[in-house]
Amino acid sequence: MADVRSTLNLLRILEQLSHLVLQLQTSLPDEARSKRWLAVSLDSSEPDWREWILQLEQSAIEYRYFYDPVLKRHFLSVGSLKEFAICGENRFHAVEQEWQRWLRDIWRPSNCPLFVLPGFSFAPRHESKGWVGWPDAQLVLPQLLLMGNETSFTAVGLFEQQQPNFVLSGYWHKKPVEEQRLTVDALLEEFRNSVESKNAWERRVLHATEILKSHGDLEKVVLARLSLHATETLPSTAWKLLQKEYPDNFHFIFQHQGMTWLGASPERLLTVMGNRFYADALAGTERRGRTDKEDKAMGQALLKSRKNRQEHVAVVHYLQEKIQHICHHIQIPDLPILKKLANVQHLYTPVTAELLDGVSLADALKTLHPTPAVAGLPVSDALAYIRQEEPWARGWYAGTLGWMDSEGNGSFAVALRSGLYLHRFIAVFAGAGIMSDSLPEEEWKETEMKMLPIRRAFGIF
Ligand SMILES: C=C(O[C@H]1C=CC=C(C(=O)O)[C@@H]1O)C(=O)O
Repeated sequence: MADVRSTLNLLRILEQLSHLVLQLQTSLPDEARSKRWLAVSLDSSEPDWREWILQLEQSAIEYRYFYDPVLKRHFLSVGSLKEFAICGENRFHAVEQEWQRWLRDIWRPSNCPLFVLPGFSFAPRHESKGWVGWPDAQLVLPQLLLMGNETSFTAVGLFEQQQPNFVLSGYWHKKPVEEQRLTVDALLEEFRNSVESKNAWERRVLHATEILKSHGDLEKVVLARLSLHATETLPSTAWKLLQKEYPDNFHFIFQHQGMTWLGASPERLLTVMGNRFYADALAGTERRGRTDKEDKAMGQALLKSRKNRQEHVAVVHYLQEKIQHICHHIQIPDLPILKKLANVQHLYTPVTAELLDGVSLADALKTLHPTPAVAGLPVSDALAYIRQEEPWARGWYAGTLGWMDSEGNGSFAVALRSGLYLHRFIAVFAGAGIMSDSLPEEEWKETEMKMLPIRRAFGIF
C-alpha cells in the first residue's frame, strides 16, 4: 500500500497548500492583487523522496530533481505553470532574466522560499541538428516545489491568482501523450546512428593526438562517445541504485517531453552563496584498486602521473585565469588531492573565492561553462575541434544543471556520468581528456569505466 500512501502524500500536500492559498486570498494586500501567481509554503517532516519520485515517474506530470551533496539537500520541482526555452550564446543571462521576470509576478509571504532547476546543454547549437526537442537552456516554473533533507522539508505551492485550484491531480494517472513518441523515436534513431565502434573512436583519438602534437594552439581536447542499450529498468530504480553507490555525487533527474535525463555527477561546476564562490577542478582519472593496498598504490600513481597531472594543472590554471575576472580573494591549494568514487578516482582541487560586486550567478555560469574538463584547452579551440570532428551532437551531455533561488544563490553540477532514458532504451555518455601522449586503447577503457555507473544502474553488465 506504499504507493497509495505516497500518492496521497503529494496530493495531500498540494491540497493543504491550495487551502492555504484560498485563505490567503481573503486577506491579500493590495500590491498582491496585480500579480499573476501566488506562492505559499508549509514545513513538514518525514519526506519520502524515493516514493515521490517513483509516483511521479508513473504519472504524466513532468518533474525535475536535483540532489546537492554539499548542502545534503534534495530539490524537487513538479509540474509546470510556465516554461522558458532558449537557444544561443546569451542563454545564461536570458534564463536569469526570465526567472527575475517571473519573480516580479509572484506574490508570496516573506517566509516562503522559491527556487527553480534550470538546465543547459554542453554548448549552444550552431546548426539545428541533434538532440531534437532539447533546447540549449530550459527553465520551468513548477506548480509544486519540495526541498529538504532526509528528515524535514519545505513544500511550496504556486497558483494562478485567477484560478487557484491546483492542476496536477487531473494528470495523476494519465499516460504519456502520443506526440512525444515521435520526438523520442527521432532521438533514438539519431543515437543509433551515433554509436561508434571501438576502432572508429580510437581512430578519432589518434587523429586528435596528431593534431595536439603538431604544436598548434590546441593543448587538450575531450572526446566523448555514447552507447545505446535496451533496458527493462526504470529511471527511478536506476536513480535509487546510483544514490546508494554514489552518495557524495550530484544526482539529477530531468524529465522533458517524455524523456528522462539523469546522472550521478562527481563534478560541481560552481556554487554561489551570497558573495561566496566555490568551484571544483576535476580532471585526471584512474580506476579503483581491487584491494586497499592496490587502491592506494593506484591513487599514488595517479598523483604522480605526468599526463594526468598536466591535464589537471591545465584545468586549475584555466579556472584561476577565468575567475579572476569575476572574483577576488581566490584560494587554490598548490596540489590536487584524490576524489575517490565507487569505480574511479580523480585528481581534484577545490577552489574558493569571493564574487566581485555586481557579478551574478549567470555571469559566473557563462564564465565557467563549459570547462576544460569537458571541452579541452584552450576552450574555444577545443569547442571548434569538437564541433568539426565529433560525429554526433552532445546535447545535454556535459551540460550543466542545478538549482537557483530567488536571492541569486545556486549550485550547478556538470552533467557527467549521465544517460538519457527513452522508452526502454538508455543512451550512456562519457568522454576522456586527450593529451598529445594519450593512448587510444587506454582512453577507450577510461570511457568504459565512466559509463559503468549508469550502465550498472540500468542492469547492463
Ligand atoms: C568527460 C568526463 O569526465 C571529465 C571529468 C573528470 C575526469 C576527466 C578525465 O580524466 O578525462 C574528464 O575530464 C566524463 O565523465 O564523461
